[in-house]
Amino acid sequence: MTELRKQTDKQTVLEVEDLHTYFEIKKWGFLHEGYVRAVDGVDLEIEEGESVSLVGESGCGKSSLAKTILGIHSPREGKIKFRGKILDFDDEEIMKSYQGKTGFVQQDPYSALPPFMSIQRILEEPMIVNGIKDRSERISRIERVMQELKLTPTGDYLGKFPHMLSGGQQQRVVLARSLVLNPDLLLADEPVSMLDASVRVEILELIEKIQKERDLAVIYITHDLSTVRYFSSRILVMYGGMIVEKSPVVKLLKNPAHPYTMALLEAISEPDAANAERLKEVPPGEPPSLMDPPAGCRFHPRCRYLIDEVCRTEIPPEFEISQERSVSCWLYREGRQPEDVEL
Ligand SMILES: Nc1ncnc2c1ncn2[C@@H]1O[C@H](COP(=O)(O)OP(=O)(O)OP(=O)(O)O)[C@@H](O)[C@H]1O
Repeated sequence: MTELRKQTDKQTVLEVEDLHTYFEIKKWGFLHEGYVRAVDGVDLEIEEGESVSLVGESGCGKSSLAKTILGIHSPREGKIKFRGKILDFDDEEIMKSYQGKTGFVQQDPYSALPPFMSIQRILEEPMIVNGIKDRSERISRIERVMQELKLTPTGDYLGKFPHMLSGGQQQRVVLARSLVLNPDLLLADEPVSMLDASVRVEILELIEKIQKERDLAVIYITHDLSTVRYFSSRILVMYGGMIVEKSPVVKLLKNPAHPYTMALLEAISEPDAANAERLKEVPPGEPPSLMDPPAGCRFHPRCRYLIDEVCRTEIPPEFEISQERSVSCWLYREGRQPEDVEL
């Protein structure tokens, strides 16, 4: 389904259509047991300079979606379009050039950085791999991103190795590495969850600054709803491999539409950083098994608003509930609007 978004003159960077990513599970390493349906029919779009947050409980498929978008996992079904062109996952040249246009920042900066390479070598590597042969060009790009990321004076860092830096500095190096090829899209997967509380805000502010200055499209993945309002304009809520609500952040925080979103918000009644991590505790009940997901709406076993005749058997489609908002929940069938539904 085409996404409901504010009309702008910006170009669409990424379109994901009906994406499915499954992982095969084998018993004793060879007997087919089934599939984990980590991503199961996701549509999303993001345009130049836009920041979108993807939120949901641990295990709902956020990282699998990010890694499929990045070409690390191959989708079982569906399309990914980058700047209007469908990606061919089997074409190595296309994928290499695409990966140069997409940056990735993961949770744990230390494991993301090769321990025996100096910071200079780490930052030069993507440019060498992508054929930037002119050394002075590489050095000037490194200088520029290090300035942007406040890794200064640069001479203090270039000869060091990752273990000599703090967690926050390591994450800034990871960010710098993801930017040296001037990407159009950055995926930040829980970029601050393993850092000390004191540097979390600083890193999020840096990502926001880079996003604005470079007009970069950013997908920010988190289980921590309390951080999204600081720099995202839109939010996508993921549950059981699917996206269940899409909304501008402010509207969603003020008036959640999906019962799952509502439960997430209840977990952070006072949205501030001190409440981070609490999302994992709610809503009550277990997240669905992605090997054997419930029929119908995947949230129905935990839902307070279950409608017996449909929720147990039919997957809800995306219902448009207002401009720029959609929700996959049977409460909004037949044109019902949030004001008709009491959550
Ligand atoms: N390479 C893999 N092989 C098999 N199963 C996998 C693989 N990667 C992820 N999964 C499974 O896919 C499901 C979704 O995992 P994923 O890491 O995408 O969720 P997540 O929302 O990012 O969670 P978290 O925040 O804990 O990382 C989980 O059941 C996970 O065990």
